[in-house]
Amino acid sequence: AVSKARDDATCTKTTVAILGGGMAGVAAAQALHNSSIEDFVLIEYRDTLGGRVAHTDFGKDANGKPYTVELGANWVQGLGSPGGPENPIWTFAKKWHLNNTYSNYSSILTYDETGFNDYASMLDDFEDLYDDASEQAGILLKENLQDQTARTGLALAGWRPKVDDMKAQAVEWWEWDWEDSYSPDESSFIFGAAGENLTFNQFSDANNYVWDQRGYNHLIKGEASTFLKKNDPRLHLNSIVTNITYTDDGVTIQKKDGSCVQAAYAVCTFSLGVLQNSDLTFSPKLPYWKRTAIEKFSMGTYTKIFLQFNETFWPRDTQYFLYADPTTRGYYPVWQSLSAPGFIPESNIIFVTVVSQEAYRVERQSDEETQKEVMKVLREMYPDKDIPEPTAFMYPRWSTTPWAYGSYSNWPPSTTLEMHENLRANVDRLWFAGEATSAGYFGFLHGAWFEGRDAGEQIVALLKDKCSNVSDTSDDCGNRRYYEKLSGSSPLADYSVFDGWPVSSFYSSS
Ligand SMILES: Cc1cc2nc3c(=O)[nH]c(=O)nc-3n(C[C@H](O)[C@H](O)[C@H](O)COP(=O)(O)OP(=O)(O)OC[C@H]3O[C@@H](n4cnc5c(N)ncnc54)[C@H](O)[C@@H]3O)c2cc1C
Repeated sequence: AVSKARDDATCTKTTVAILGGGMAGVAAAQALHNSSIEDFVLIEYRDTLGGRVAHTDFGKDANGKPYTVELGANWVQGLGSPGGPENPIWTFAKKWHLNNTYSNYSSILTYDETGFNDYASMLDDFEDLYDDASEQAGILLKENLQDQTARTGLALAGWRPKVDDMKAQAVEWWEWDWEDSYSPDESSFIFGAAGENLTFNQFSDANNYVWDQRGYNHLIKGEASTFLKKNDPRLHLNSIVTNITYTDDGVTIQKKDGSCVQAAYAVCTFSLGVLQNSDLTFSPKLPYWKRTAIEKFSMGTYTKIFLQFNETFWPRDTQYFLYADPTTRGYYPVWQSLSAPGFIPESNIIFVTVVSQEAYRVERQSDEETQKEVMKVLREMYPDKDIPEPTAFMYPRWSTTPWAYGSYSNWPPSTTLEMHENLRANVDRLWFAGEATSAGYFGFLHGAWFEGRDAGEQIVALLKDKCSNVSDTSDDCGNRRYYEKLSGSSPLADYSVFDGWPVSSFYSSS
């Protein structure tokens, strides 16, 4: 069946098929172009490039013109420091003159169900202890010690919020969940800390918020326009990939509309969420080690809920508002004002973010149900104001969006680099790239860019018959390293009475 598919005369033939037109796909195509490999196609589900860097119209200004708000990526995270490396996304943001403003995380007011309540000093408490925790995580990495949950790491450093201390829970949410879109209990200690360190200590600790009215993905479209002509036949928009057939001499891509593409190599940049879903099939089925890696890592959901009012009734000079709900952790916790100076003054837009279980819950609800909950919280935060209903209200449903199935990936507790190498490794001529395949920058847009470029360059090396330096075994030139089996730390012989394991664990249920 494989060779039949490959001999299908109706398939478009190409050297490299790039699957997905987000940051990674565009970076992969650019890497090919930079090495004068122009025989590629870029296949994208939607009618536009950009992927999870996606915006939409929202509300309207005084002239009735809608504003642009970002549904997906919003910040350039980690910019660069003099003499040090620069985040490539920051380089592009400058090149394409994207409007952006420094996010001042100290510009924050804290609230609970009674209104303003100053517990901002707890933010400093967390940050002091986090520094110690991060150092410990570094020791675990350096000495090859077992990973823990971030919860364990934080507790050992002295951060032990009581389950009913909702202010501490809100502070922790702001400091951890807001970035990882998972709680410390659900996150790797080593790789949570390492990821934070690599981005914010390597580039810079600044997060710049992009509010450009052309949309953040203007930079992705801009980069694509440097090598794709207008109506370039190599760009297949509105093309849904349903099956990928891979062998050691080529890849055939089946599209939903019945057409197909046959390529010598392919790079799949679909999100981890798409890989974890069954809309897309692989022939043959991906090997067990690959499927294990795909199921091992977590796909988070980060949902921004936008509201526009006819006035800015919240403090005008503050960027952030943190709300501690009395019973539910992560219940509409972080509010951001777009009316703040340097953003879109007079827009009267504020938005609130939820993640993980709260995001799934909200995404299952109707707009009306969610609006009711959100308005109740706002009225608790500002009991002295007479707050009208919003003039516009909107939020995306990332968890069920079929071309993303979530927002960005996270490393769960007890992860190893080897597990991740299996996510990143190619299978025959099929390569993988994207935010989730980045070991150091997973979750970030720059991670997607680095990974797209890497996969593109490695395929270039293979096409030019040069061994790229990705493998140290000469008989496996050019392939990425993977592990057929990953071992645990306790061989069966250790399961004895001396190890607190007095009986066999292999009882049959029958
Ligand atoms: C809500 C949210 C907030 C974020 N905030 C930030 C932030 O502030 N800063 C930051 O750096 N990063 C942020 N990110 C992460 C960032 O957006 C991603 O890391 C990055 O955009 C991923 O790029 P990618 O190319 O790996 O994947 P994608 O952008 O997902 O690109 C993959 C492409 O494949 C296409 N595709 C999927 N399935 C198919 C199919 N079957 N057939 C054809 N095409 C298909 C998709 O349409 C998509 O265009 C955020 C993401 C989200 C969702």
